[in-house]
Amino acid sequence: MTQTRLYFIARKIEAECIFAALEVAFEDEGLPIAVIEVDEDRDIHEVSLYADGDVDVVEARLKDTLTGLALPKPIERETLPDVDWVTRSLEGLKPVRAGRFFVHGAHDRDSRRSGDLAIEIEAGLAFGTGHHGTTSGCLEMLEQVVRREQPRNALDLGTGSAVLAIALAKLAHIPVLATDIDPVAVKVAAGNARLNHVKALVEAVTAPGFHHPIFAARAPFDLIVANILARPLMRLAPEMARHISLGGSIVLSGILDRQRDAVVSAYVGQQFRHVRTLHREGWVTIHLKR
Ligand SMILES: C[S@@+](CC[C@H](N)C(=O)[O-])C[C@H]1O[C@@H](n2cnc3c(N)ncnc32)[C@H](O)[C@@H]1O
Repeated sequence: MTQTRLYFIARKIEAECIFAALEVAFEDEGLPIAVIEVDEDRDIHEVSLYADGDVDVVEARLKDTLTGLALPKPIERETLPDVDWVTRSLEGLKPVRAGRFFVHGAHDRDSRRSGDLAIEIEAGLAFGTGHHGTTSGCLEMLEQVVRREQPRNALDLGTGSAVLAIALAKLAHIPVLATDIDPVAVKVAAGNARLNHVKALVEAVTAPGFHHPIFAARAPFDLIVANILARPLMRLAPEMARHISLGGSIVLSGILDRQRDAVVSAYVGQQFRHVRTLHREGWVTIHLKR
C-alpha cells in the first residue's frame, strides 16, 4: 500500500504543540509524526504525518486537530514510493564479506580465513544471505557500533535468516532476541543459530513488531537492529523509543536512498539523533542514538 506524507510549515513553538496534539489524536493508528527544523534562523519547521489507508480521512482529522488548536495550516501531500525489495533479495549465493564478517553457505566453508567472523547461512525460505545491500550495510554498521559501545543485550527485529543476530552474538557475545513476524523465518533463524553454535545467545521468537510479552521481560535493549521496509520502520519509531536504553543505538535498513530523510525525521521526532548513514547499492543503513 502506498504511503502519503501530509506536511506543513510551522514555527517551533507551534510545531511542538501540534506534535503533542497529533500524538494523542493518532495514537490508536500509530501513524508516524515527525518535526524537522528547516531553517533555524527564520524559525521554519516542517511537521509531517505519514498516512496510509484513506488519506482524505486522515487529512480531515489532521485539519480538525489544527483547527482545534487555532492553528490552521495549508497542508501539502507527497506520495512515497512502494518497494518490492524481497524479490530483489536472493541475488546470488557466493560468499559475502562485510567488515570482519564472512557470510557463506556450507559449500564455502573452506574459503574461511583466520580472523573472519564466519556465519554459515543456507539460502532457505527466510531473507538474509548477506548478499543484499541492506544486510551487508547492517553488518558493517553493527561491527562499528559494537566496537565503540559494547552493548550488553540486543534485539534483531525482522531477523529473517538470523544473519544479523548471529553476527551480534559472535561479535559481542551478548544475548540477542531475534524476532520475526513470519513463523517460517523464526524456524529458519533458530536452525541457523544452532548451526553457528550461538543457540545459547540467540532466542528466536515470532512477533509482529513489539507485540509479544517477551519484550517486557527483555527490554530495554542497548542495541536494536531492524532491516525491514521504510514504512513499518517509521510506524515503529515510538515503540523503538520505548524499548531502547538511554544512550542506546538503533541500526535501521531496508530504506531506499530517497526514503532516508523521512525515516530519520520519524526517529528525530522520537528524540533520536542521527549518527551516520551508510549507502550501499541504492539502499541506506542508518545509525541513530537516543
Ligand atoms: C529484509 S528481511 C531482513 C532479514 C535479515 N534481518 C537481514 O538483514 O538480512 C525483513 C524481515 O523482517 C520481517 N518483518 C517484516 N515486518 C515485520 C514486523 N512488523 N515485525 C517483525 N518482523 C517483520 C520479514 O518477515 C523478514 O523476514
